Amino acid sequence: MKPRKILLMGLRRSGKSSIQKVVFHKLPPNETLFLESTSKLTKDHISSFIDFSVWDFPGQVDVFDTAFDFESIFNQVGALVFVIDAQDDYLEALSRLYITISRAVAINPQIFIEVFIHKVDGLSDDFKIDTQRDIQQRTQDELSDAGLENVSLSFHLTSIFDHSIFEAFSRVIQKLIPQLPALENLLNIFCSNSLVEKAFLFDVYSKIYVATDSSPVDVQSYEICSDVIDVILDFGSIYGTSNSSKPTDDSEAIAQRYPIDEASSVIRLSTGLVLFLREVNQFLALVCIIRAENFEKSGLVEYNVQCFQKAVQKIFQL
Ligand SMILES: Nc1nc2c(ncn2[C@@H]2O[C@H](COP(=O)(O)OP(=O)(O)OP(=O)(O)O)[C@@H](O)[C@H]2O)c(=O)[nH]1
Repeated sequence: MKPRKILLMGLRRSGKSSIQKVVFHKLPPNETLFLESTSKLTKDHISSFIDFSVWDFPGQVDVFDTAFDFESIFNQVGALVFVIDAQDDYLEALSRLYITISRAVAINPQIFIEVFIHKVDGLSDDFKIDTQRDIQQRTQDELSDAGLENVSLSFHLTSIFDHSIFEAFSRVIQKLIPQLPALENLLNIFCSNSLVEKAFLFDVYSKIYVATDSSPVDVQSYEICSDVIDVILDFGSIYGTSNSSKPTDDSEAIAQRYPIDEASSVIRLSTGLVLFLREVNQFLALVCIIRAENFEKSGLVEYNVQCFQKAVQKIFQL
């Protein structure tokens, strides 16, 4: 399958490399303090349930820099993530954003523009909302003055110090997965037949959720389900089987680093909810929240998981 590319752009020190390292390389957020400034285009190929690449652009480069062939770069890209440091004065970043959007859509009108209003960990809740409203308003005004109202543009409040960066990346990557409607449909059927409250299909390696059922996503459910993955990975890396031979490619390396073969887990919470995880394939895991009384017939849920697994395999074979 042709890799889908995501481009990370934004001013210097806005947080692009930190995002890439935290989400895709498990770098602890505090260690990003020591990251050096990126001086050349860094291409990171992630071999997971679908192949995709994340390209980190040096902050000083603008889209008219002749050292880069932007014509060919934008043509290959599915989504452009533009990172704005919300703790800094963002007017310069906004003017760079308008120029970048107009150049990118002129070359590739289908491109998704995703604005990450980043480093919001330092802001109060009210200030976050005001900042988002202000950035959104200014950008939309500027684009409509330029006759660019039809750009596919989304805004996300993000920080590497909590789950928000994983959630934002999940939403970006979902736009690049052609199988998404089929996966959502399967999850809806699975949830209604198994009386499950909420189900997420996670890419285990990055903790990005590839799909979820159509009930609204609330932050707490997402956070707790993503924490289940951490528990399983930590447990798996201590007690799981590991192959000592050298991996031959990236995906094998990932599978060895994250040994969750046939992983399954049931965690009962004191709130009367059960967290249920089942591995779907080498890269994907299904994590669900189900009421304890509905989990009494766990055989039914198990059977439905097996049907779900087979259906997912078929979808990706197609
Ligand atoms: N508070 C806070 N700081 C962050 C966050 N993300 C990144 N940073 C900090 O921002 C600084 C710059 O991060 P980088 O990832 O190097 O920024 P960059 O955009 O890649 O910079 P260039 O390579 O110069 O283009 C680092 O000190 C990070 O620790 C965040 O979510 N919150």
